[in-house]
Amino acid sequence: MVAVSCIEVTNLSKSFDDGPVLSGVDLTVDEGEVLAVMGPNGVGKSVLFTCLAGSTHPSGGDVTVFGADPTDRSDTTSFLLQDALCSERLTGRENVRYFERLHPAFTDDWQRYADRLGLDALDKRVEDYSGGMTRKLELTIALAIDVPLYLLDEPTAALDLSTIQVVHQLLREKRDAGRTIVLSSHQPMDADLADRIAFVADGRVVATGTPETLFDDVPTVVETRLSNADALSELALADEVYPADGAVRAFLPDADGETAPAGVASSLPSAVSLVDRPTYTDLFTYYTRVVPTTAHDP
Ligand SMILES: Nc1ncnc2c1ncn2[C@@H]1O[C@H](COP(=O)(O)OP(=O)(O)OP(=O)(O)O)[C@@H](O)[C@H]1O
Repeated sequence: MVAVSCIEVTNLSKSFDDGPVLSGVDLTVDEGEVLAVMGPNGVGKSVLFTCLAGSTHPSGGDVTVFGADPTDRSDTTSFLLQDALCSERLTGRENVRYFERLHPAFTDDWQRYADRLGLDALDKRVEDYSGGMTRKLELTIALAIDVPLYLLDEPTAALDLSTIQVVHQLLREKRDAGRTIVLSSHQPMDADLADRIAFVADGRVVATGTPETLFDDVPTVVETRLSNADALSELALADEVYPADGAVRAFLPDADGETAPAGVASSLPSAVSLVDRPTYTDLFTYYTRVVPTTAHDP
């Protein structure tokens, strides 16, 4: 089946008074996929989402959503952005009623979403909600709007692990119904939901791919005890030595950038061992700290 794109971002840049945040972002999102945008704190993920939502005007480049300028796309797009969706002075139910009146695509499904997410304090003011309760209300509202595209900036932040699983189930149901979902996250669990991940670093998208292909392109990982970190410094690709699971790790600079040369284990210093399979920490570190500093383009 030929993929049809619903978001096209070309050479997008965004600067504020204190300098550029995004520069040269290229990104395509296909209809019906779940794309997870991941990257370090402060790298510009939320700024990118507001450009996709049309609420921030880019300094340069092009963004189209379903072939048009993203401004005023309430007919196609539901947002959960970092600037609060809900009014703190209103109760949860009053916020729901507000969006019900405001948004032509708002559906009665909100009650089902509130139930599934375990949101049971609808008659309390939002200013008295916990962070997780507020996120559940925002998700209830964002998902109750029945549109082709959902832009969800950190939808699972502040949620407990069981609720994250419920959110994943709800988002899978949306995808199965043909909807497109773009979410940002710091949670490895959210990467499991994604059809593709886009890593943002250095103000641009440095890698995109399915979780499988991105994992396949991670070079060989080695580790040692913290007290022995110097032994890794001499081997490390791009001098990157990073903490992981109580040890320190590094990537080996392989000849072809993909697989460890045969017999590499026997040539390692005695306190350094090969890691069988990279974890999400390795994946994240590779794409956000090593790839931007090397010519290697996965
Ligand atoms: N309106 C604004 N005016 C000036 N600077 C801004 C504005 N909005 C964002 N920034 C800056 O842009 C940079 C990127 O912020 P952004 O919130 O997009 O990061 P992020 O990748 O979403 O971070 P996190 O993972 O911590 O949520 C930060 O340095 C932030 O201070």
